[in-house]
Amino acid sequence: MSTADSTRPDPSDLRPPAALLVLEDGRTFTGRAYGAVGETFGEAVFATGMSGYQETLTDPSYHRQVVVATAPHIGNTGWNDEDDESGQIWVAGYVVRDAARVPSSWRSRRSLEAELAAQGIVGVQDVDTRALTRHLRERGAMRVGLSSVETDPAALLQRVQAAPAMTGAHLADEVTTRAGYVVAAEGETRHRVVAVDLGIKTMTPRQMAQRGIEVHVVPATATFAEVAALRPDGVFFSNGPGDPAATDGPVDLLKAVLGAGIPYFGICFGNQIFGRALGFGTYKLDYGHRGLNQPVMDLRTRRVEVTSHNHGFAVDAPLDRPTTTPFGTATVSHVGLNDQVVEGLELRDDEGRVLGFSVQYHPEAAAGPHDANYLFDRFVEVMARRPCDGPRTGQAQGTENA
Ligand SMILES: NC(=O)CC[C@H](N)C(=O)O
Repeated sequence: MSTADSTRPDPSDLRPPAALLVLEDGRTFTGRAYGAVGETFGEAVFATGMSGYQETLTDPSYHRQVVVATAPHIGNTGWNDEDDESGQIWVAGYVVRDAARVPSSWRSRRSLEAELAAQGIVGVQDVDTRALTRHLRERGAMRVGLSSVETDPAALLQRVQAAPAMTGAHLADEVTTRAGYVVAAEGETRHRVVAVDLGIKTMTPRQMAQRGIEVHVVPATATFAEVAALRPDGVFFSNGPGDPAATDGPVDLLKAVLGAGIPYFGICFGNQIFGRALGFGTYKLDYGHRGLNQPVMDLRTRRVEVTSHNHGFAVDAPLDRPTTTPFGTATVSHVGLNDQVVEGLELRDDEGRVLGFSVQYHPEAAAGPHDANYLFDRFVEVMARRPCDGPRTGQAQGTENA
């Protein structure tokens, strides 16, 4: 073949621009632009799911985080119109090893790269994600900068070190819905739940609706008066981004809910806020849990579930004994078997009835295994056993329903 064909572009010109990845400790990786060309900063975290990247990227809990996919080949199934967990991609950046050139799925509407570019999400491909993940495992999650416009790592490092850290970040107000909305129950309406949106995923109200729950989703800034005015049978707090220790408003709201004897269920951030309302502290894990195959034991049944995780913080509560709280007796109900991290809490009143419970992992399973779906059924059972039929005037009702 002639090499003098001047109409054929040099293949190297077709490659995406070179890109830099600089961690806050100075470790630098190189790759090529993926998605939008530009620059972004966030907390570098790795996610080990072999599938489910669309759900991960659209999970509001990843706001301000740059996600590193440990699965080496990303984008195979493209981007579809069904799997979004919110109205947009929330990750601050995306890092992959080998991006699929040609997506293949009957549901795919466009490529992952096209969607990243359309939503202005800066990514890097061709990164040695195995070395990067090992580094984060050893040194912990840390700030990172991705850039396909900067060529000087030292200059990028300066900007990484000036970027805000995740510890102390209050982010729920940045992702929550501006206005409340209702997800109707499928079939007969059995219960009404107020779901406080700290970064809620689409699958969560859907799981409740499938069980006959009418879900009133309200902003993270909702007051107890607003919640009580909806006369809920139960209150739910969602997953969400940021440091639970910096998220005070929802803790006060939850204390009022528990004080009024309204049944409670929380997922992930909702577990951490529950922990704080019960008087426990929270702390940052070294590199967190993000993946679809994390083993968790239900300490009451000794049954092990394989579960979906996405958390960087955890509740500090004793595993071996109950704790007396102003609302009843709290126990750790679930524990992670990889590292003994608290993965669930349960609160019983003085008569031994469950008033509230929560898990640190994701029973809504989007993406993930369905082992923990039973927790939505448990919420229905708790509400059925604790009917909240008293008038809700916007004032705490004491312990009338306890
Ligand atoms: N998925 C979540 O709700 C995450 C909770 C919290 N932002 C954490 O990182 O631990």
